[in-house]
Amino acid sequence: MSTQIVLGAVLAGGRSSRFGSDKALALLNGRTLLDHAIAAISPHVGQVVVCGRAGGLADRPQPDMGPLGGLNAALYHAVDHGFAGVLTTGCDMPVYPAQLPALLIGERAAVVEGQPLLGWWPAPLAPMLDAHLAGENNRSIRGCLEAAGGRAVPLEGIALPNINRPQDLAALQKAQ
Ligand SMILES: Nc1nc2c(ncn2[C@@H]2O[C@H](COP(=O)(O)OP(=O)(O)OP(=O)(O)O)[C@@H](O)[C@H]2O)c(=O)[nH]1
Repeated sequence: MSTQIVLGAVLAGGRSSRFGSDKALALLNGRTLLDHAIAAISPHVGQVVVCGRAGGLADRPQPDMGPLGGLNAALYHAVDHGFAGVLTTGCDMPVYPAQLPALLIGERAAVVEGQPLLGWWPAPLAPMLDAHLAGENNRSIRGCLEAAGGRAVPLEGIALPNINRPQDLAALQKAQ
Protein backbone atom coordinates (compact mmCIF):
# COMPACT_ATOMS: atom_id res chain seq x y z
CA MET A 1 0.00 0.00 0.00
CA SER A 2 1.32 3.46 -0.87
CA THR A 3 2.36 5.50 2.15
CA GLN A 4 0.36 8.39 0.65
CA ILE A 5 -2.97 6.77 1.53
CA VAL A 6 -1.93 5.92 5.09
CA LEU A 7 -2.59 8.43 7.88
CA GLY A 8 -0.22 8.61 10.87
CA ALA A 9 -1.73 9.47 14.24
CA VAL A 10 0.31 10.51 17.27
CA LEU A 11 -1.89 9.95 20.33
CA ALA A 12 -0.93 12.75 22.66
CA GLY A 13 -3.65 13.37 25.23
CA GLY A 14 -3.90 11.81 28.67
CA ARG A 15 -2.79 12.91 32.09
CA SER A 16 0.94 12.11 32.27
CA SER A 17 0.32 11.39 35.96
CA ARG A 18 3.29 9.04 36.23
CA PHE A 19 5.56 11.53 34.45
CA GLY A 20 4.40 14.42 36.64
CA SER A 21 4.17 17.01 33.82
CA ASP A 22 2.99 17.01 30.19
CA LYS A 23 5.31 14.33 28.79
CA ALA A 24 4.64 15.32 25.17
CA LEU A 25 6.61 18.50 25.89
CA ALA A 26 9.51 16.86 27.74
CA LEU A 27 12.84 17.36 25.97
CA LEU A 28 15.10 14.67 24.51
CA ASN A 29 18.19 15.92 22.69
CA GLY A 30 16.72 19.41 22.52
CA ARG A 31 13.43 18.36 20.88
CA THR A 32 10.11 17.53 22.50
CA LEU A 33 8.99 13.92 22.70
CA LEU A 34 5.99 14.92 20.58
CA ASP A 35 8.32 16.19 17.83
CA HIS A 36 10.35 12.96 18.02
CA ALA A 37 7.18 10.87 17.64
CA ILE A 38 5.98 12.94 14.67
CA ALA A 39 9.38 12.75 12.97
CA ALA A 40 9.64 9.00 13.59
CA ILE A 41 6.33 8.07 11.94
CA SER A 42 6.39 10.70 9.15
CA PRO A 43 8.42 8.71 6.58
CA HIS A 44 5.82 5.92 6.65
CA VAL A 45 2.63 7.93 6.06
CA GLY A 46 1.10 10.56 3.78
CA GLN A 47 0.09 12.89 6.62
CA VAL A 48 0.51 13.00 10.41
CA VAL A 49 -2.19 14.18 12.80
CA VAL A 50 -1.75 14.76 16.52
CA CYS A 51 -4.75 13.70 18.61
CA GLY A 52 -5.91 14.91 21.99
CA ARG A 53 -4.22 18.25 22.51
CA ALA A 54 -4.59 21.90 21.52
CA GLY A 55 -3.68 22.44 17.89
CA GLY A 56 -4.48 18.85 16.95
CA LEU A 57 -7.60 16.76 16.39
CA ALA A 58 -10.05 16.76 19.30
CA ASP A 59 -10.76 13.30 20.71
CA ARG A 60 -14.10 11.71 19.70
CA PRO A 61 -16.74 11.60 21.00
CA GLN A 62 -15.23 13.63 23.86
CA PRO A 63 -11.96 14.14 25.78
CA ASP A 64 -10.73 11.84 28.56
CA MET A 65 -11.75 8.56 26.95
CA GLY A 66 -8.16 7.38 26.73
CA PRO A 67 -6.15 6.62 23.59
CA LEU A 68 -9.18 5.15 21.76
CA GLY A 69 -10.82 8.61 21.78
CA GLY A 70 -7.79 9.87 19.89
CA LEU A 71 -7.86 6.89 17.53
CA ASN A 72 -11.53 7.57 16.79
CA ALA A 73 -10.75 11.17 15.84
CA ALA A 74 -7.98 9.93 13.54
CA LEU A 75 -10.24 7.31 11.93
CA TYR A 76 -12.86 9.92 11.06
CA HIS A 77 -10.14 12.20 9.68
CA ALA A 78 -9.01 9.25 7.53
CA VAL A 79 -12.58 8.65 6.31
CA ASP A 80 -13.10 12.33 5.50
CA HIS A 81 -9.78 12.72 3.66
CA GLY A 82 -9.60 9.47 1.71
CA PHE A 83 -6.95 7.62 3.73
CA ALA A 84 -7.20 3.82 3.78
CA GLY A 85 -6.34 3.57 7.43
CA VAL A 86 -4.35 4.84 10.39
CA LEU A 87 -0.98 3.86 11.80
CA THR A 88 -0.86 4.92 15.45
CA THR A 89 1.92 5.74 17.85
CA GLY A 90 2.15 7.57 21.19
CA CYS A 91 3.78 10.89 21.97
CA ASP A 92 5.76 8.94 24.55
CA MET A 93 7.33 6.68 21.88
CA PRO A 94 10.24 8.53 20.24
CA VAL A 95 11.11 5.52 18.04
CA TYR A 96 8.96 4.06 15.24
CA PRO A 97 10.44 0.83 13.82
CA ALA A 98 10.73 0.97 10.02
CA GLN A 99 9.42 -2.58 9.57
CA LEU A 100 6.12 -1.90 11.36
CA PRO A 101 4.00 -0.73 8.41
CA ALA A 102 4.74 -3.89 6.42
CA LEU A 103 4.06 -6.02 9.49
CA LEU A 104 0.74 -4.39 10.41
CA ILE A 105 -0.92 -3.08 7.24
CA GLY A 106 -2.99 -5.76 5.54
CA GLU A 107 -4.39 -7.06 8.83
CA ARG A 108 -8.05 -6.38 9.65
CA ALA A 109 -6.58 -4.41 12.55
CA ALA A 110 -3.36 -5.00 14.43
CA VAL A 111 -1.26 -3.80 17.34
CA VAL A 112 2.25 -4.70 18.41
CA GLU A 113 2.18 -7.31 21.17
CA GLY A 114 2.85 -5.53 24.47
CA GLN A 115 2.75 -2.08 22.79
CA PRO A 116 -0.93 -1.53 21.94
CA LEU A 117 -0.38 2.14 21.08
CA LEU A 118 1.53 0.98 17.98
CA GLY A 119 -1.31 -0.12 15.74
CA TRP A 120 -2.96 -0.30 12.35
CA TRP A 121 -6.67 0.52 12.06
CA PRO A 122 -8.43 0.57 8.66
CA ALA A 123 -10.67 3.63 8.12
CA PRO A 124 -13.93 1.62 7.71
CA LEU A 125 -13.63 0.62 11.40
CA ALA A 126 -14.77 4.12 12.48
CA PRO A 127 -18.43 3.13 13.19
CA MET A 128 -17.28 0.00 15.04
CA LEU A 129 -15.12 2.18 17.28
CA ASP A 130 -18.07 4.49 17.93
CA ALA A 131 -20.02 1.47 19.17
CA HIS A 132 -17.08 0.24 21.26
CA LEU A 133 -16.68 3.66 22.90
CA ALA A 134 -20.40 3.76 23.70
CA GLY A 135 -20.25 0.38 25.44
CA GLU A 136 -18.84 -0.99 28.67
CA ASN A 137 -15.11 -1.58 29.10
CA ASN A 138 -14.71 1.09 26.45
CA ARG A 139 -11.08 1.96 27.24
CA SER A 140 -9.82 -1.48 26.35
CA ILE A 141 -7.66 -1.46 23.23
CA ARG A 142 -7.58 -5.27 23.35
CA GLY A 143 -11.40 -5.39 23.42
CA CYS A 144 -11.53 -3.02 20.46
CA LEU A 145 -9.01 -5.16 18.59
CA GLU A 146 -11.12 -8.25 19.20
CA ALA A 147 -14.27 -6.47 18.04
CA ALA A 148 -12.43 -5.52 14.85
CA GLY A 149 -11.27 -9.10 14.25
CA GLY A 150 -7.67 -7.95 14.56
CA ARG A 151 -4.65 -9.41 16.28
CA ALA A 152 -1.54 -8.59 18.31
CA VAL A 153 1.59 -9.05 16.22
CA PRO A 154 4.91 -9.95 17.87
CA LEU A 155 7.86 -7.66 17.20
CA GLU A 156 11.00 -9.39 18.32
CA GLY A 157 14.52 -8.15 18.86
CA ILE A 158 13.71 -4.45 19.04
CA ALA A 159 13.85 -2.34 22.18
CA LEU A 160 11.06 0.20 22.06
CA PRO A 161 11.47 3.05 24.52
CA ASN A 162 8.19 4.09 26.11
CA ILE A 163 8.38 7.12 28.39
CA ASN A 164 5.99 6.85 31.31
CA ARG A 165 8.12 8.20 34.17
CA PRO A 166 10.99 10.70 34.42
CA GLN A 167 13.30 7.73 35.05
CA ASP A 168 12.40 6.30 31.62
CA LEU A 169 13.54 9.52 29.95
CA ALA A 170 16.69 9.68 32.04
CA ALA A 171 17.55 6.06 31.12
CA LEU A 172 17.07 6.81 27.42
CA GLN A 173 19.25 9.92 27.63
CA LYS A 174 21.95 7.91 29.40
CA ALA A 175 21.85 5.16 26.78
CA GLN A 176 22.50 7.61 23.92
N1 LIG B 1 -5.61 11.42 22.25
C1 LIG B 1 -5.47 10.86 23.45
N2 LIG B 1 -4.29 10.26 23.76
C2 LIG B 1 -4.18 9.72 25.00
C3 LIG B 1 -5.21 9.75 25.97
N3 LIG B 1 -4.76 9.12 27.09
C4 LIG B 1 -3.52 8.72 26.82
N4 LIG B 1 -3.14 9.08 25.56
C5 LIG B 1 -1.86 8.83 24.90
O1 LIG B 1 -1.64 7.45 24.89
C6 LIG B 1 -0.29 7.15 25.19
C7 LIG B 1 -0.22 6.24 26.40
O2 LIG B 1 -0.76 6.95 27.46
P1 LIG B 1 -0.53 6.47 28.96
O3 LIG B 1 0.89 6.69 29.35
O4 LIG B 1 -1.06 5.11 29.14
O5 LIG B 1 -1.48 7.46 29.75
P2 LIG B 1 -1.22 8.95 30.23
O6 LIG B 1 -2.54 9.46 30.71
O7 LIG B 1 -0.52 9.73 29.15
O8 LIG B 1 -0.21 8.82 31.43
P3 LIG B 1 -0.49 8.28 32.94
O9 LIG B 1 -1.39 9.29 33.59
O10 LIG B 1 0.86 8.25 33.57
O11 LIG B 1 -1.13 6.93 32.80
C8 LIG B 1 0.42 8.50 25.36
O12 LIG B 1 1.00 8.81 24.11
C9 LIG B 1 -0.71 9.45 25.68
O13 LIG B 1 -0.43 10.76 25.23
C10 LIG B 1 -6.43 10.40 25.62
O14 LIG B 1 -7.40 10.50 26.41
N5 LIG B 1 -6.49 10.93 24.36
